[in-house]
Amino acid sequence: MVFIGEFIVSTERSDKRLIGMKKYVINIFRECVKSVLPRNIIKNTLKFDSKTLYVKDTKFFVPKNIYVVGFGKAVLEMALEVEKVLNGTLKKAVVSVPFGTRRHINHSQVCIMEAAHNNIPDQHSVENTNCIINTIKSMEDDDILIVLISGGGSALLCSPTVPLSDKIITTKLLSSHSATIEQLNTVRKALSHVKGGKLINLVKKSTVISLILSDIVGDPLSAIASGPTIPNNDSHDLPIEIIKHFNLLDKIPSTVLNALEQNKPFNCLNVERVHNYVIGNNSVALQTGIEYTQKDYTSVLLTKSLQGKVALVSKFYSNLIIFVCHVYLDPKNINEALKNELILNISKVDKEIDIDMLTRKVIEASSNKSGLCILSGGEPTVKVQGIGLGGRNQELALRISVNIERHSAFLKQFDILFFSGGTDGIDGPTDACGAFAYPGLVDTARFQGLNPSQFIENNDSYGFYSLYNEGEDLFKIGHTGTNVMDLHVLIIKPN
Ligand SMILES: Nc1ncnc2c1ncn2[C@@H]1O[C@H](COP(=O)(O)OP(=O)(O)OP(=O)(O)O)[C@@H](O)[C@H]1O
Ligand SMILES: O=C(O)[C@H](O)CO
Repeated sequence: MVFIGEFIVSTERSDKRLIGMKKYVINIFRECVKSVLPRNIIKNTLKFDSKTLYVKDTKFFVPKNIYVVGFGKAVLEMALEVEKVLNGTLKKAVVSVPFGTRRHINHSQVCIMEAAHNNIPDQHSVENTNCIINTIKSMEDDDILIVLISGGGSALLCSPTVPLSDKIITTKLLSSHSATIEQLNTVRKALSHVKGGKLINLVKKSTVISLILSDIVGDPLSAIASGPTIPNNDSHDLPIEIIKHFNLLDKIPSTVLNALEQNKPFNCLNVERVHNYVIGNNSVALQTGIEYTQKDYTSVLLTKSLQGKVALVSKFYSNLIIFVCHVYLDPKNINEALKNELILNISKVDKEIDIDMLTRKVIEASSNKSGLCILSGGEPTVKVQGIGLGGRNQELALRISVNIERHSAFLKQFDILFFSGGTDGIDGPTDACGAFAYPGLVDTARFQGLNPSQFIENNDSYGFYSLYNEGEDLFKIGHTGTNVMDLHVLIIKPN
């Protein structure tokens, strides 16, 4: 970058501070992800002692063999750790994982099957599912089945009751109409031989232990990977109601409509044999972040349930930044107009955010002259309308940068950095995990001939960040092997 006169010095200094903050933020993110790495979680959850398997505080007697099946972005690492814990007593393990996650592993009998590019089920998903079904059917009474489940599982465990291509059309239509993951998975369950608890009935008499890594806000068991081991309580007409709600009756393939119209409740047998455990989620990751940052900052765990459109979430964050800076500078005179605007924006993205708690924390930081580190989690959505490449994390960061630009003179009194990243390491169909936002980004972008608003309009946040400062603000980490939604880190400190 070339700047002139005075500006060179101050920019270089603030660049250095910014670089330091970016490194710190990435360390926070890495620590959070580490705490939900499948290996660490399994290690803390599962113990084995000759004929006894301990899951958290529950004991299971193991009279015969233990089998493992798994599906999801994180289950390979889960399976490998289970194999280690079982210390040579694992009979068989088969897992269905996304393309690109297989690697060579010495001395392991875990059978790794790949499928589903970009989270879309394919013929490989169906074949992998058949292999999982056959493994379960080959089990004898008194064997134990451990089912490993994580986000992305819906596309990796797929046994459709309609032609696969019709099911894909249906899920794509629902996604592009901003259906929630619960709505989407309610429809998927009604079109499947294995989702919505149906996997349970394939198991003859064995005990089933499901270890679940949650990637949905609030950990709704029957929605995570479409709940193959959880009895489905959706009413039989809910799936077709969802299709009607999105006005999709005339776009959905007739095979799917017929199946949904004839949908009947499914009766899971012997549910008392099935034990479902959520062993990791977004909260665990956020709590680790709080522990990591509290020696350096006044840390705030704002929420673990941020949802809604990225455009609204970015407005919320922009208001939040302005509000926090005002309270910090003048804690005795809370600006009610700003507070009310923030409350309005909170109501659109996450009703659980406690603005009074936040205000108290900002006042505390202001009186201690410390910086604030605000951590949140959740999973906002983007309705993709442009033809660009991006992901919800990158688009969120870019939108925040644009929104705060008009306040840049006021915000100069602070060093501010926001980061949004997917804990699975992959944001949308890109190779990036997330991106940074900060005041001044838009100005610098214009100087480099880039117009951020145009990139946003085209849903091309990846295109933007790849060009901006030669990709410096894109964070790439690759598949992390875990998946507990997104993490947001916001640092605000007086300079
Ligand atoms: N060009 C784009 N710009 C912004 N967001 C995009 C773009 N293309 C896709 N997305 C978003 O990426 C998300 C899909 O990514 P992905 O398939 O990795 O889903 P996920 O929710 O991360 O996975 P999982 O359901 O397994 O947790 C959707 O929210 C979609 O709106
Ligand atoms: O696989 C799925 O259905 C999603 O990742 C939600 O768990």
